[in-house]
Amino acid sequence: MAINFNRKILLEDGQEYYGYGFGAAGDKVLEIVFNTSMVGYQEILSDPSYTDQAVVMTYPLIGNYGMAEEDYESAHPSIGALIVREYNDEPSNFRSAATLGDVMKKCGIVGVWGVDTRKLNRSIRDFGSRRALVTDAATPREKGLQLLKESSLPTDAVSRVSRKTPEEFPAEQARFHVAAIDCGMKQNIVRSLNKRGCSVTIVPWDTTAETIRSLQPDGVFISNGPGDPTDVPQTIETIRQLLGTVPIFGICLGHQIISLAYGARTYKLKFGHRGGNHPVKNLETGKIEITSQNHSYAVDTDSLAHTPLQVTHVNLLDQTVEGVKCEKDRVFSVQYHPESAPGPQDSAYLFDRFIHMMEEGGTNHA
Ligand SMILES: NC(=O)CC[C@H](N)C(=O)O
Repeated sequence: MAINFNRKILLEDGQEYYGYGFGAAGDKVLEIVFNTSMVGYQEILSDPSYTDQAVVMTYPLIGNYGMAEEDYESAHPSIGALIVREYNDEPSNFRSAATLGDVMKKCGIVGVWGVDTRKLNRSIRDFGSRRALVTDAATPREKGLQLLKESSLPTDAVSRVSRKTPEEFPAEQARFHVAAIDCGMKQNIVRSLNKRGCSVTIVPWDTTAETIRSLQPDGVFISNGPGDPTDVPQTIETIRQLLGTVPIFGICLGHQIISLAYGARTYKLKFGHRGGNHPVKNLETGKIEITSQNHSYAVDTDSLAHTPLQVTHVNLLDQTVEGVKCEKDRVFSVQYHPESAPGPQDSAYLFDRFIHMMEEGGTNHA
């Protein structure tokens, strides 16, 4: 250990990675994952899906363009920690209103820089995502390992990041009304819907189907969010009750919840997909989309055989399911992020598909 390192990351298998603290101080037990995006650290920091995760950026220079007021994906960034090679505390960008480190301090997010992120990321790739303790360099290894052994990752992340009361986002020239279930919803999804003439009523993750029906939406959206999709049985049940009564579109956690509602299964990937260049094949058009991704879990292909869902998209790197649909019920969802933020915008057409479904009109109220 070099003498002047003041922080470290201790993995549950005993590996230690040293660096310097930035952002907030304190000890945290988190799940360690990596993200290969070359830009977009502000959107990543403020994406609620990263709650309880320590994200290691593979790109080596982070912080250089600061933080812009318009670029937050949530009002209260809740990522567990950010681990980077080089942190730049002197951003150069006319849009920047604060440094990354200052925002992290304000939001209680710990950071470690100066870390050998190439070695750490290879370890995550080779041995999978693991639990990790972010702590002071001086914390004895045995004590840290004991702490890791005794603590488990929380299962209530969705309830912590979801809004507690409904919130309205009216569109300028509204043509449709969408009820969006907030499991940790990214703001660019709201922007993408507003831009297409959808007024959005965001409702908490545990809102009942009955309450959603009483809003008389033209369509229901179910958002991205943190954790294991099987941790939110109430939301799965809500969606199950809505199936076939109204057009439904889901993204990421929302896609997993829709699949579970139809009786499919989900499982955890070794190290997940997080980055801005994941190739996905649209099986309906044969086209390849370069997509933005951030997930640990995936829908089990075989389990779909017993459901009315059809696979619409696959990941070209590992053939995992990236999209499903049930035409008869007017339900579809994708595992990746058509709202991007950060990432390529090849998949924005999916929002148009949702609009089209609502245009066709009529809710098949049971
Ligand atoms: N971005 C998301 O919605 C992530 C979904 C889920 N928490 C997963 O990791 O698979």
